[in-house]
Amino acid sequence: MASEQLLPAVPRWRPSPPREQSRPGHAADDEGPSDTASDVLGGSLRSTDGFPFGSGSSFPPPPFAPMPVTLPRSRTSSSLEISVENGAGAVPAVVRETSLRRVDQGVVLSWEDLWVSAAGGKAGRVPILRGLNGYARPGEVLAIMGPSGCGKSTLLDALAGRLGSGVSQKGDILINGRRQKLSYGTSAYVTQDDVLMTTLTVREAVRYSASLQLPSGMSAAAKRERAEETLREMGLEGAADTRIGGWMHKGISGGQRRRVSICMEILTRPALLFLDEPTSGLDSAASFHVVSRIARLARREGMTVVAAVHQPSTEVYGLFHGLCLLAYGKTVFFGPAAETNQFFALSGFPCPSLMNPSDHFLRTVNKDFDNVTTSVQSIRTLIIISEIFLVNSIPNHTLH
Ligand SMILES: Nc1ncnc2c1ncn2[C@@H]1O[C@H](COP(=O)(O)OP(=O)(O)OP(=O)(O)O)[C@@H](O)[C@H]1O
Repeated sequence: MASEQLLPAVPRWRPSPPREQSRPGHAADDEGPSDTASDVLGGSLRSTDGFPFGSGSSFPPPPFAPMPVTLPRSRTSSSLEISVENGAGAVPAVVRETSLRRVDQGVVLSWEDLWVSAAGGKAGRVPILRGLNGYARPGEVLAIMGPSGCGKSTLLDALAGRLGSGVSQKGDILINGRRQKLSYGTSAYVTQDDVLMTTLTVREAVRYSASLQLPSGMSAAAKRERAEETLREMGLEGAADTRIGGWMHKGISGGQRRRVSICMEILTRPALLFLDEPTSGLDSAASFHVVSRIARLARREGMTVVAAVHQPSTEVYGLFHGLCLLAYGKTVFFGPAAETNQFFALSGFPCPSLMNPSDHFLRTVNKDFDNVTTSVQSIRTLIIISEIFLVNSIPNHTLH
């Protein structure tokens, strides 16, 4: 089908012109390699220590203002069908409705030239993320994927302002195009581990959390109603009166536990939701259930969702709007998830027939598979082609 005509306009990352490679007092080799791919990416260094959710003292938070990007507005009834190609033709079509809310009231999160490094190594610092660019938009789910150790969690933590001590960050992370702190309740982070009270029922746990998290000015009845509404959104009505349980007493399933954890974090209706491995430990059916609920919520609430995901099934992959594919701390692909197949095919790595596309992407960029030399070379090639691909695509939209 002519999915391009139906797709909402997705602004593609347009890299800024390369800036100076280093600043006085900043050794370039402290932060990243000077290999071919890095040169092509124009990895420049700009210190924004303490930013974005840190001190903010040198950048007083301006008022929340939407960025000048073109977004689909107030479409309430239309729906989109997007198919994921796997080389053998289109595989399960995924219905993606547009947001029921005005998505321009949400949060556009963007990052530019983001570097993260940790203490260690000969130079004193080991680079983890190397000059990443990207964005996440309201009403959409952006998946961060890549082989183990490529920096998915680090990127998620950097965007959420949760980097630990000993890890430093440089580059811009912008909220609606500006450097500003997120106010309380604007963002939420669901960790990989479900930390839940095993003796409570699902309803009790969510109500308890609502009474603690929701504003004191909200009536008890309104808080209860919010808890019930959130349980329904996550499809937990059937399990509401089941004890959560633990290793001693069997309770709800793993997928339900994940959804309870997500419930707790979305009670405040955050504009920005970070999810670390929302499907870890779940089978493909449970994974699909969890991610489809999240995608539906994102659409309905105009929420911006960023999720680090390990190895999604074809069906789960089809629920993502955007993909940020990393390897060795660099962006290999950033753009609409539905276009990744085309990108890999154009780059000389077509997805074999009947293969799960995300398996193919990960296999292609994973040095642990096959011949290491070939793989490293293919990643370099992909990074270089990625830059050319992005520069030449949809030049009408930029984030600045
Ligand atoms: N605080 C830290 N200090 C030193 N190295 C770190 C730190 N945090 C992360 N790293 C390193 O950075 C790299 C990326 O880690 P990260 O956890 O972001 O990867 P990941 O893609 O999420 O991996 P996985 O899929 O296995 O969870 C790893 O090599 C890790 O050891």
